[in-house]
Amino acid sequence: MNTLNTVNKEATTMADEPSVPVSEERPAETLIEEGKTVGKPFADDPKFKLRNVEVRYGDTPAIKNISLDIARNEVIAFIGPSGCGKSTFLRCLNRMNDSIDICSVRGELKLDDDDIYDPRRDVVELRARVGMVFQKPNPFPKSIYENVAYGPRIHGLANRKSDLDDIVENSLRKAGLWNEAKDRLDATATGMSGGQQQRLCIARAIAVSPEVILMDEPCSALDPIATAKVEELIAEMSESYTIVIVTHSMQQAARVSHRTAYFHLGHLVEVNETNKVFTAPEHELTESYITGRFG
Ligand SMILES: Nc1ncnc2c1ncn2[C@@H]1O[C@H](COP(=O)(O)OP(=O)(O)OP(=O)(O)O)[C@@H](O)[C@H]1O
Repeated sequence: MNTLNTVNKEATTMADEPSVPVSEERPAETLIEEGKTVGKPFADDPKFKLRNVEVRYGDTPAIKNISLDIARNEVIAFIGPSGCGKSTFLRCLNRMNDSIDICSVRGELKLDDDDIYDPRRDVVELRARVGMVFQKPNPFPKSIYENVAYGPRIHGLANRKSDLDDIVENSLRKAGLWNEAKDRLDATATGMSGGQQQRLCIARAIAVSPEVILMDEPCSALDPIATAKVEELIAEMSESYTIVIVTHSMQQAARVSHRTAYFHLGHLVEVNETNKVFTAPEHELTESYITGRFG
């Protein structure tokens, strides 16, 4: 994985070099070939197999013919300019878009060999397998214990109180929150700091034994210290889970991810090893974005 310094150094070097600007004469659209992603969008043993995915809000396309594999136990970062479709695509992975009436999703979307959009699929069970952490920490207005215990209870994961206690403790430990929370498990979660609340939300996701954790800008509301803790956690969690993270911070993508996917105007332009994306991007648009020419 990259370091912050490497990214800054490379970005500075590349910005200084003459290169074809993405300008009015060369609008970004003309540099994109629909359905074509440069780099390495596919994997040998994918956790997610996503083919020809299209998403519309009403008649307006937001995701245009994207195909991508997400490998088992990889951390993949989605980056790109505001409005390019990162969150929309992320939300397809556990059908969070279902709650938006005007949103329609087409294409083949598979988790292992299961069709995510099979109308017979139990969406609650899907979201236990594919958990989500949002931009703004959103604990329930209940105790710390109840926030973590809620999911395992409704999914029937614990028969006895002692089993539930164990799940709560293990989840808080994995989220790096046990030491701060163990003496105040009955205290209300909303009294915690923003960073603690976000780690509690991660503990809540972990508590139902997910296979995948989706993170939509999980650090954007956090200070640098709380951000560093969540990033450390992502590195630890990647041993057990597949993680997909949307981030506006290229430094964060470089620090936490194995592969980076660059989105532009609803297209998936490039996917490559993170180090390659930030030091030797293959596509002109990726280069323009990481060197700060737009975004
Ligand atoms: N609920 C919605 N209804 C209608 N259009 C939407 C909705 N959500 C997103 N869009 C549109 O879909 C496109 C992609 O939005 P999306 O939020 O997925 O992009 P993004 O890359 O995650 O943006 P950002 O980085 O600003 O969060 C945008 O044009 C946006 O306006």
